[in-house]
Amino acid sequence: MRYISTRGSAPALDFEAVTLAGLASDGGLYIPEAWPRFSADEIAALAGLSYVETAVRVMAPFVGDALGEDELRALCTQAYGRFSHDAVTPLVQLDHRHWLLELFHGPTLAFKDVALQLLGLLFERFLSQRDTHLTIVGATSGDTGSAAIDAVAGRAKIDIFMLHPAGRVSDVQRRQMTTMLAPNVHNIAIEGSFDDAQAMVKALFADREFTGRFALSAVNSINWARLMAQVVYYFYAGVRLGAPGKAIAFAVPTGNFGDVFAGYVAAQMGLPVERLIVATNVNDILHRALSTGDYSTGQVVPTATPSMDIQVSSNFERLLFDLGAREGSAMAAQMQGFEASRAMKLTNAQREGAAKLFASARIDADAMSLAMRWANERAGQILDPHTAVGLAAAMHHADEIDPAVPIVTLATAHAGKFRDAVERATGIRPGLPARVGSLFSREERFVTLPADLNVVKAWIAERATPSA
Ligand SMILES: Cc1ncc(COP(=O)(O)O)c(C=O)c1O
Ligand SMILES: N[C@@H](CCOP(=O)(O)O)C(=O)O
Repeated sequence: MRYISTRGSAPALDFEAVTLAGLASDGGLYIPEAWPRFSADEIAALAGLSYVETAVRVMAPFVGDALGEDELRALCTQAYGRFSHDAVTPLVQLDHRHWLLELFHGPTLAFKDVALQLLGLLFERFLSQRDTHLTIVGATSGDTGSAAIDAVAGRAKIDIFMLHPAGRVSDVQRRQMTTMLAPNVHNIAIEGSFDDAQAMVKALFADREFTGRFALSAVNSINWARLMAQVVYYFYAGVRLGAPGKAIAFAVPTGNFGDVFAGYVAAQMGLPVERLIVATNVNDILHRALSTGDYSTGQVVPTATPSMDIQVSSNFERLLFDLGAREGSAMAAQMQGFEASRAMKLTNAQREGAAKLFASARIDADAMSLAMRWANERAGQILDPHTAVGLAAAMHHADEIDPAVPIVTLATAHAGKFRDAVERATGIRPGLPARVGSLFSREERFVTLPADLNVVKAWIAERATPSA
């Protein structure tokens, strides 16, 4: 499998190189040259397989010959062996239509573990054959950071520098990052928003002098391998609910558009996906883009769903590229226009293409709280606020979807990560599973820096290990 950049001028890479590279050198994102396609029989054959076997079959076409099938299986067995549920991503039924796909049974209690536990092992495997030291630079609104740090802490040949918006992540999210004291872990609280942090990460990847000194890689969903691993659970849930004979709709709480783009990939591979419902909070750029074609940023508003307090959604570029006939130079021009003005209009082809599969909804705090209370009263489920945004969007669109189609909301985090917000909405204070350990008695270590690229760059350069 070859991977090409959405902006058309970076070299095409194979799976190993694309995993280690993260962002393309022309500022674009890597995407497979063509989507692999499963026949109905191949999808039917996934029924009854374990999560690990499903993962091997779904990911094999993307991995190509970078790993043998047995080696891929061994890495998946190790990665998903750390999950606390045998099914890894179990389905829970809420009522006759609505289901939850629980993605939070990994070590750090959010869906990010599904991809990052594997990515940590892929990094280690690929680095074992190279004389290279990897410098991971990432931005987090709370969950990617803890999952990535857990996945790479203490690994030889890797340093991780993780930027989070100071004061805008939950106390559990922050402590999951800052109490990891391995010498290769560096936490930076940025005096700004997640978007500021993400922009700095992308600027470092674009800085020739910096990338000449350090081998940078990404753990955010700009890294293709993140999305590849997330495609698996769409197939895993889909076949359990009747695919390929039956179509499924998915509602996805969305920020950086990675998780829902993985659903789009599953649909391109042949999974019968009836609808992908993009659920945003009041930071609603994606809802505006999908419903009106207007992709323009505003101020980021802090909400009870901090992991979705994002305006600039990295993976939207992958969708626009795929819907816009995959023309790299046109995509580069469109994105450069957006980067200059912080606004762009979707083309007709992009709007019409998106409308075939996507619906969207903007969910405010009241609708989120209502969904939380409904799930608790109706099905005894305590939802995290992000999942509740997803469920509220699922309910908003349910009447437009054939009643025979099950609607699956992706449950992206454990409620215990957002205890204060859940308590405010429902009066119930969720506990934390024992596997997170003594989070509140451990020492924290992080530095606070201004949202100034030069300051952040200098701080990282002083501590990072040159590539070779
Ligand atoms: C709990 C939770 N839900 C939803 C999202 C949004 O996912 P994505 O950025 O892939 O759209 C995030 C952050 O990414 C998250 O941490
Ligand atoms: N919500 C995310 C933001 C980063 O998203 P990613 O999927 O691109 O890593 C977080 O929790 O950090």
